[in-house]
Amino acid sequence: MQKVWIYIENGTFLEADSFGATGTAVGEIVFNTSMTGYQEIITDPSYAGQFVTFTMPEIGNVGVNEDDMESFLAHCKGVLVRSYHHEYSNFRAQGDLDSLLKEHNVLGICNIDTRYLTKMLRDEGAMMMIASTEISDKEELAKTLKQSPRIEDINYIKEVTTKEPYIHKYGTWNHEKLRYNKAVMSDKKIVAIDYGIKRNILNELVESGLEVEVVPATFKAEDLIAKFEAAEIGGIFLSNGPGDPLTLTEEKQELQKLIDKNIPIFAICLGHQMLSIAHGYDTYKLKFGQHGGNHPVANLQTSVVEITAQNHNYNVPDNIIEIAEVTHKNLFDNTIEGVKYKNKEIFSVQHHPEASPGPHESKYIFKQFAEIVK
Ligand SMILES: NC(=O)CC[C@H](N)C(=O)O
Repeated sequence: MQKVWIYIENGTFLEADSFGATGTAVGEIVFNTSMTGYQEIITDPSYAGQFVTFTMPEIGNVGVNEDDMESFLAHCKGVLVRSYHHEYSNFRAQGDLDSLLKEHNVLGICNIDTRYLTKMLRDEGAMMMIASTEISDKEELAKTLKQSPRIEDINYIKEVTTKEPYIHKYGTWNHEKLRYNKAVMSDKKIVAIDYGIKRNILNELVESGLEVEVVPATFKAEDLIAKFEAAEIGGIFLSNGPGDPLTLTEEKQELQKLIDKNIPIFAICLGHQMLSIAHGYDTYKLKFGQHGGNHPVANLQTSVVEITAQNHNYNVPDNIIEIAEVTHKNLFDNTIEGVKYKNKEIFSVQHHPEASPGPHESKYIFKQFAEIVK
C-alpha cells in the first residue's frame, strides 16, 4: 500500500496507508460516529471542504452501490478509517469503496488510530489538516497548510449546487421492490433551494405528496416570489449544505426577500442556520459539532424524544427565542435543534429527519410541511 502523511494544525504529524485517490488535499477534520452508512456520508455534499474520520472501525465491508449515493459526486476531501476492507459482501453491492473514492478524487487514509484522532478532536475541537501521498516532510506539510484557505474562507455552496433547475422524480426507497418509488403527480408544488441537497431529503419531500422543483443556490428571489404569487408553488424548502453559513452573504440577502413575503418555508441544517442569519441572528461554531446517527432530540411540542441523524459544526444562537419558539432541543448538549418563527409559517430543524444514514424517527416533519403547503 502507498503511504500517506497527515499534518493537523495543532502540530500532529502521522503516517498511514493510502487507498482511494492519491494527491494532496487540505480541509477541516471532523469525526462521524455513525455505525452504518459510510457511502451516504461520503456522498453528502455538506462534507465539502472536510475530512471525515469514522469512529466505526470497519469501513468498506458492504461495498458501494449507485442507489446509496446522496449526490452525484463525493465532495469531501478525504476519509480516515481504522480498517479498510477491500473485499465486500452485501446483496446490494456493485463495487468497492476504493474505486468510488478514486472516481471522485477523494483521499482514503487507513490503518490510522481513529480513536486517538476522535479524542483529540473532542478535546481540542475541529481543526484544519492536510493529507498527502506526495509530501512526506512535516515542515513542508505545515507550510502548505498554513498558506491554504480555511473552511470559513471558502463558499463551497457554489461548488455543490445544481447548475440548472430540475424536477425530482423519486420518492423513498422501497425495501420490497429494491428501487425508489416513482413520484406521483401532485398539485402541491414547492421549490427546493439546493445549497448542497441530499437526495433523500428530496425523496422524502416527494413521498410526503409534494411536487419538487430543485433550483440552484444562485436563484433570484423575485422569480420565486412571482411563482408564489401566481400560486404555482405553495412553499419553499432550504437544504443542508457545506461550510460556514456566515460566509453566505449574497444568499442571505435573497433569503431575506422571501422571508419578507411570508412564504411558507421549511429548512434543514444549513438552511435552518441561514434562516436564523437572515432574521439577524448569527450562528456560532460548536467545538467539534454533531456528526452521527444516535443523537437524542427532545421534541418540545410532543414531549417525545427522537433519535436523530446529525451533521453540523454550527448552531443557531440561544437568543433566537426573541423571534422564534424553540420546538426541538438536543439532549447531548442542550443546543437548539428546531424553531418555529413567531407569526410566520417558517420552521426549521438542525438535525436530519431524512436520515440516510440513520434513524427515521423525525421524518414526520416532511408531512407537516406538506400540510402547510396544501
Ligand atoms: N449538514 C449541513 O447542512 C451542515 C451545515 C453547516 N455546514 C455546518 O457544518 O453546520
